[in-house]
Amino acid sequence: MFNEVYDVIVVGAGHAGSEAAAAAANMGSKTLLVTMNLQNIAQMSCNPAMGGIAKGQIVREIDALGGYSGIVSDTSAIQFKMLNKSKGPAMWSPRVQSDRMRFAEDWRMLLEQTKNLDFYQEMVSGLLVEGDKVVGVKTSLGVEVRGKSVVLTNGTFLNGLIHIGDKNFGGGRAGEKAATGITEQLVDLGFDSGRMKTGTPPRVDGRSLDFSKMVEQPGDENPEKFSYLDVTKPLKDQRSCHMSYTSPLVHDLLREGFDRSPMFNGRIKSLGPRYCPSIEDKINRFADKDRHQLFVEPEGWNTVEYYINGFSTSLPEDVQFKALRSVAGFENVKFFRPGYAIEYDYFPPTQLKHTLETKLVSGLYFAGQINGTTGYEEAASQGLMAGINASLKVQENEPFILKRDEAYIGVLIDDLITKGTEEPYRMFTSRAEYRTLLRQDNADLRLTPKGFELGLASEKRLKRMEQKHESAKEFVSFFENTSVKPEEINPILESKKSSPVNQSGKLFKIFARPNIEMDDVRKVESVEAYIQEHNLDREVIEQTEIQVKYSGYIAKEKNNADKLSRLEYVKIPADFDYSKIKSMSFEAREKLKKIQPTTVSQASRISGVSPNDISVLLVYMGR
Ligand SMILES: Cc1cc2nc3c(=O)[nH]c(=O)nc-3n(C[C@H](O)[C@H](O)[C@H](O)COP(=O)(O)OP(=O)(O)OC[C@H]3O[C@@H](n4cnc5c(N)ncnc54)[C@H](O)[C@@H]3O)c2cc1C
Repeated sequence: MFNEVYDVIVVGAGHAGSEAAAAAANMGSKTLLVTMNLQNIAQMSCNPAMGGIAKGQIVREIDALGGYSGIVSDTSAIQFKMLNKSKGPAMWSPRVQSDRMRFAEDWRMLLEQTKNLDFYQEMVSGLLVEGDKVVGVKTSLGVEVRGKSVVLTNGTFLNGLIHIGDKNFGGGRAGEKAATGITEQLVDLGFDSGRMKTGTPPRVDGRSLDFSKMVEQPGDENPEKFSYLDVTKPLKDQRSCHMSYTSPLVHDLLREGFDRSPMFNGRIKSLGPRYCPSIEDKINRFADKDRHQLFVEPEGWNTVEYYINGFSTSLPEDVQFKALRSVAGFENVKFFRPGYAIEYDYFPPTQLKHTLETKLVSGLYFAGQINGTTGYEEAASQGLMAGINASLKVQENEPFILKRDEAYIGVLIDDLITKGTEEPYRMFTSRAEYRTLLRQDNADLRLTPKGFELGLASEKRLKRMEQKHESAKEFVSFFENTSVKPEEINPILESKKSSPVNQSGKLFKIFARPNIEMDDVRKVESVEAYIQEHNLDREVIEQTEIQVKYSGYIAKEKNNADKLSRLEYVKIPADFDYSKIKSMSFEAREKLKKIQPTTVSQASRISGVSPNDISVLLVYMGR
């Protein structure tokens, strides 16, 4: 049936698989996307939203490199918010509420328009492996497809087990069957596997809710968008979310089901995401809190279905129902479906190289939840990187690796493969030591040239980025070179309670003051005239503001990154024998042998490897 040998076979069309397939195909590799159900491409298994803190930066990075997640997030958005706007720009994080059905549909349309990409609906039940090399996949119907590389993106489907109260049954997601066969074969091949769990809240009928008892949460007054490309314009209309709270009564009703909770009666043994706990976990762990926030999120433009963010649970459905009916606005709630938890297999990611290729089997890549991560954005970015690297390997090109000071994606992959993870890993801004450099506003500057070189980002995308940054640079030099007189600036400074000046001075210095913003300096005639004359758009104005106000921090962080990256160039040979270095601690030797870092810098980030071990290693390597 399949006569050809594919360059890249992607297994699973979730967020990771969809990006992997798009990247490989767009880089010219003959690609096949095999997935269990073609109706569920890029299905949002949990919340109908993309982005958020640190995750929004990742979506922008994917977009800057030429991936599709940013575009689809825009075309399917029903609300946009820039989170953390009151903090410094390193913390600003875009987030959209999504139309769940449109998100999946738009993804599928984009993939169908992608050249070099074939589709096949079936469950992959095993890999074809010859020696230490993957050569294809086989499906549960016995179809064999040959491929030069395979990217596994099985998400929560590997031996997935769904729990609701004291019931449990096999499944990869509500209404979809689990995938079997792959874990067992990989373990036979020598891989370590583990179990993790995650959960989701009930979905309810909006017609049964009383929104007048809740607090409205509208989108931004001036919404932005994710993609740097002008595929869509920012939203004109938006749908609001609403907020309500649990209460001591709700908590008591939930506690009534604790004896039937798989979380508490030992049936669920694996670890879930610590930062996204279930409601039963929250009332158990934070027993002194008498209420928890619930966000009532619409699932799309035209549907009456709502997602109850903050009420993730695997308690019995009757307990979920009774407790939710005691929440203000939910007195008459009707369920579309109850919440549930799912346990699934994952593979500790220390078994991977920076390219996401496995160390054990050549040509085999893992991306997404299979690597112990959680979240669409984390999955999509790994998919993109695995698709790129699978393609590069087949084309016999150098691998593509992003460093920690270049992208959140670089931090994510380096954390996974160097430190591993024992609980579902999600991205936070605090994981990035260079977060002032890795902002959502400059992802294009950081990554689009790389995306263009890879053949992923179009020339149009590159030109747009160059123009934006050139305009911002010129506007910054305008501030550096233009003076303002006391009589013009002092009334503005006084209105902001900033000390007045006695003599004319450069605008840059005044703009750099902590409480002076672009809106203030725009009151200076020459500034507004410059903006009008050069027809500057919001992106350029924002970029200029960040560069002026944070120039000191940015320069300092860049300097630190440059200093530390010197160790990044000290390569460790693949066959390096750590057992010879007796003066290194036993734990460090064992960890280094297992993880096989490629540089001294990576070795220094492995937990259990001390600065002293690194000094010994450097001495041993003649440095
Ligand atoms: C119940 C639940 C709750 C969740 N809660 C959260 C949360 O609170 N916060 C959060 O950030 N994330 C949550 N997630 C996780 C989020 O959905 C995932 O992180 C994200 O979807 C992972 O993307 P992925 O591409 O790795 O896998 P998935 O989106 O799971 O996609 C996997 C794809 O692979 C296909 N597939 C699997 N095995 C095979 C096979 N053998 N052959 C062919 N096709 C196959 C599947 O059909 C599916 O299309 C939750 C997921 C679930 C199911």
